[in-house]
Amino acid sequence: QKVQIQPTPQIVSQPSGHILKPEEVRIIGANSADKEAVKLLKSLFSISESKKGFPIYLGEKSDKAIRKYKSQIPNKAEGYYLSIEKNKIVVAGNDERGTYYGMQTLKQLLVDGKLPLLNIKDYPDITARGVVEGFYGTPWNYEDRVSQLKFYGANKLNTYIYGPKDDPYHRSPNWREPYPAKEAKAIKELVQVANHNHVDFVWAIHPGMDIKWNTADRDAAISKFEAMYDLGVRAFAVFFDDISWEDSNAAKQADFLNYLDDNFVKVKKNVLPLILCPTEYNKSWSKIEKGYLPTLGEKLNPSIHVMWTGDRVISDIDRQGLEWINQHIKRKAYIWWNFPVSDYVRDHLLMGPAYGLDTGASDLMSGFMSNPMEFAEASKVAIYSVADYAWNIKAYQSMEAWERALKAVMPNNCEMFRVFAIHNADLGPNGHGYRRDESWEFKEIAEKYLNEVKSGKWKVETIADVQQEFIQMMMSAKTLLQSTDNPALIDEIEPWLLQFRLLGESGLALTHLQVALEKNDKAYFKKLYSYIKLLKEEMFKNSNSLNQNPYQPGVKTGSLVIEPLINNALAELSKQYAQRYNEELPSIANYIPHLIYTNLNQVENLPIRYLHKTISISPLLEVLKVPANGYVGIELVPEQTVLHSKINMGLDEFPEWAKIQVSADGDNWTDYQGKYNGRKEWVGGKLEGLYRFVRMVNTSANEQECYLKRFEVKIK
Ligand SMILES: CC(=O)N[C@H]1CNC[C@@H](O)[C@@H](O)[C@@H]1O
Ligand SMILES: [Ca+2]
Repeated sequence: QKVQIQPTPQIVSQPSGHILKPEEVRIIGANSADKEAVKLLKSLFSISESKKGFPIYLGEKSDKAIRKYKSQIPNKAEGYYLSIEKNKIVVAGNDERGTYYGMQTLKQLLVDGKLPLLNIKDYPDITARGVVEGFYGTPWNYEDRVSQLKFYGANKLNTYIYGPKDDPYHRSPNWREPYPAKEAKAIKELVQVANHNHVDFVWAIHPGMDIKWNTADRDAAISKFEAMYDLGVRAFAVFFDDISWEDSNAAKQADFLNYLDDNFVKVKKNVLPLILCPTEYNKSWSKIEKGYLPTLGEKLNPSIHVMWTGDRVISDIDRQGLEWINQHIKRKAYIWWNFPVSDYVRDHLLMGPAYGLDTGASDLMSGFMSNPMEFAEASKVAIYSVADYAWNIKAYQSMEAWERALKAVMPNNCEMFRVFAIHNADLGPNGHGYRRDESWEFKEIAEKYLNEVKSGKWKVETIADVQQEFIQMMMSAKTLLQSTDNPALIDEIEPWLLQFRLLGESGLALTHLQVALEKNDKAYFKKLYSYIKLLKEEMFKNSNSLNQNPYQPGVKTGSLVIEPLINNALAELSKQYAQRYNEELPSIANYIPHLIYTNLNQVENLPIRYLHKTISISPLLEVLKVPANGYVGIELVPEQTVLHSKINMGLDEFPEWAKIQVSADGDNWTDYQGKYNGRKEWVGGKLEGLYRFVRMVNTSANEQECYLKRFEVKIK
């Protein structure tokens, strides 16, 4: 039988039987082996003081105890040789971390008091593997981070980069200031937890919003690094992402990094190589002829890593893209993979497989970090898969890893968790145009069902299939809401579980509309219809009371297949009702007629929200580049009376290159008079007459930049 080890090892022999877990073991090499490995071993077996215990040889290739097995150990960083034999076990690391990982594997193989007889030669493909806590939104809390670090140790991830955008001591305004005592203590403890799990704790600084290229700020960075060093931090990063392009001077950034490298990292000796996140961190933003990336490639000290998100901000990672970037930065890219981060689609959870990763790219990356969701436990599904990919790239199978990830995160309810995860994977329309598959096992039934509803010739077995999916959604939500094997996870996803249950329930009620038509029972149809209306009202209430963030508030679930199926079938069945009984029912399928109005491809996919007569554009986190005559706004369908508008471009005063304009026909534009409200927001009042378009346009002759933090129009 094949043993299952996470991450998938490089070389495993076929098991030849098994042994029972030894009653008592004797550790040979306990005094010279990696401390954490010894601790882990002692947690798994009872140790006999006398000579008679079952021998376990533990240590690194330089240790005497392991000398006999040295030639078996892969000559690779963090590699190990593990052999489980009838009369001994050998756990031999190429280095301390390798021994620790060998023990993690041994722990996984000890199942039901038995151990398979086999040997393994294993090592990671990518040197740095882990997570960059680099999202906008509520930073993870202390407990989240402790749980993450333990999870990384168990999954052979060796790097955690601390860089939460909304930590004021990481970014603005306090990157120069030391942490207050409480936060400093927490970081000090987290570094210790990281060390116990063989995870490198990398502290990132994000000075780009207001750095000055002078000695004061250069030394401010050094003294902040010194303060973090005193807390135990031995690895550092500098992020220059999402800043205005004026400060994205590659030569200045390179000088700044080299200065930190020469005057801090190299001086300290026991500090890992610096990591830079460049301003031009994806291919779609780079203009090689302008020289930003080549300058970094030329000037940056060779030991400094350069992060990269791929061909776009949110992007698949493939060989071709990696070869492209590596040639310009003259080193192997250190990947910042923006998945499962959801800070640009905060009403969605990304619980699906981690795919779009090239299994032929193991020689082209120096690091692979996942940028996760603000929901730490929920992110573990994707992080588990990333651990499998980064350790053994050629063997990676995203779907298979996903199945194991679900079990790892929800061991006692993984089938119910799978029902939830498979229907909560896509992001919905978003500014990055990045989508994920969802409900892929139900799509065919959904299609068949809708066609039968439309034709009016439905089959019982199709209805049964659909009812089974809907009732499983309800079972999944209820079971998970009452589960106890991962309360932190349930806490995070509760809003989506509540919504998921209601969606399943509305689907089930929908199928009974067909029963009502079959029985020609008009009254029953109407009762069901108003019941579905009640369910939708409760979902609407959830979406306007739960997960209320300023970007994409609300709770979306099953948005790719399930929700549209229910809305389309509902519209169809109420049409059939109207035809049969010559009576229109009020429409309850929720959709938004208003549209985004822009000629900028960076924002053409941004979704529009409509709530309480306010139409708004889903905000963009990154810098928006607006060429001459570029515009972004809202198209009101049909034209409306505008009561007031609010636009936040993230600038201290209203830029002279911009104009806010309205139009009824898209050709004739009139200026929309407004003023700044002192919170970087332009506000405009009530307009006489009906308008279809409200836009911000760059009336200057040059490309400009701003942010798109808010763009909303309130109508009558
Ligand atoms: C390098 C990078 O992606 N930076 C930003 C901007 N791009 C993606 C966003 O969703 C953020 O999470 C992220 O921190
Ligand atoms: Ca040793």
